[in-house]
Amino acid sequence: MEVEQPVSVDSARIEKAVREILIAIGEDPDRDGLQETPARVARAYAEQFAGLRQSPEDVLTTVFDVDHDEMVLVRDIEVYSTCEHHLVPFHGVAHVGYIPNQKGQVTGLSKLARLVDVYARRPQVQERMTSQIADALMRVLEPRGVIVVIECEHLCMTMRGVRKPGAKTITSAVRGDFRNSEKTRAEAMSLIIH
Ligand SMILES: Nc1nc2c(ncn2[C@@H]2O[C@H](COP(=O)(O)OP(=O)(O)OP(=O)(O)O)[C@@H](O)[C@H]2O)c(=O)[nH]1
Ligand SMILES: [Zn+2]
Repeated sequence: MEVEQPVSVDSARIEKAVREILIAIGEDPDRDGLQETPARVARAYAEQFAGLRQSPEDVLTTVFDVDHDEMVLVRDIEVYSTCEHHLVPFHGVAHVGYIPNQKGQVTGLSKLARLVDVYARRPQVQERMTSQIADALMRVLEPRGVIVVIECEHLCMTMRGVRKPGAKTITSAVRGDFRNSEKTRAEAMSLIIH
């Protein structure tokens, strides 16, 4: 079911809720340093969760024909997302590659990084973010295949809970030629892991 998307975040509601959280943890929301915090959090959340109000079509705008129907891969795209379980950040890098269709239709390189942000700027789990990026690229660009590999450190695993700094979670999603051909997948992986 398609969830209706808000035009923007409800800042007043966030501010009220953050004030409540500050009281609940035993802080004084009216002390000097905290007075502006609920409003700051509302502004931060508007940015951090902006992807909820964006679709892949909003960013994969430029599609042009070039005489190239082999692999295009953008490696080491920085990712900042928010773990939907604890609302703390997870961050790392994404590698996004595709093989253009026979018409040689490619998108602007920056658009791949923008696509990552559309899905990163939401409450997320890494696995879902990885497949959403792959599926969106398949749908909009209709390439022969897509590979997405994401490596992140989850602050919910490092600053709290199990406390394992340095642990990296690696997820991948392969579609089309990358799924069907071990050779194609291996070629992409050799470019990603170097
Ligand atoms: N699969 C997956 N798990 C995640 C992701 N981000 C956080 N988690 C995990 O979500 C789980 C939530 O577990 P719970 O037992 O419900 O919550 P918790 O008591 O706070 O768990 P701990 O983190 O182990 O203290 C934890 O194991 C987290 O490490 C993610 O992107 N993907
Ligand atoms: Zn978490």
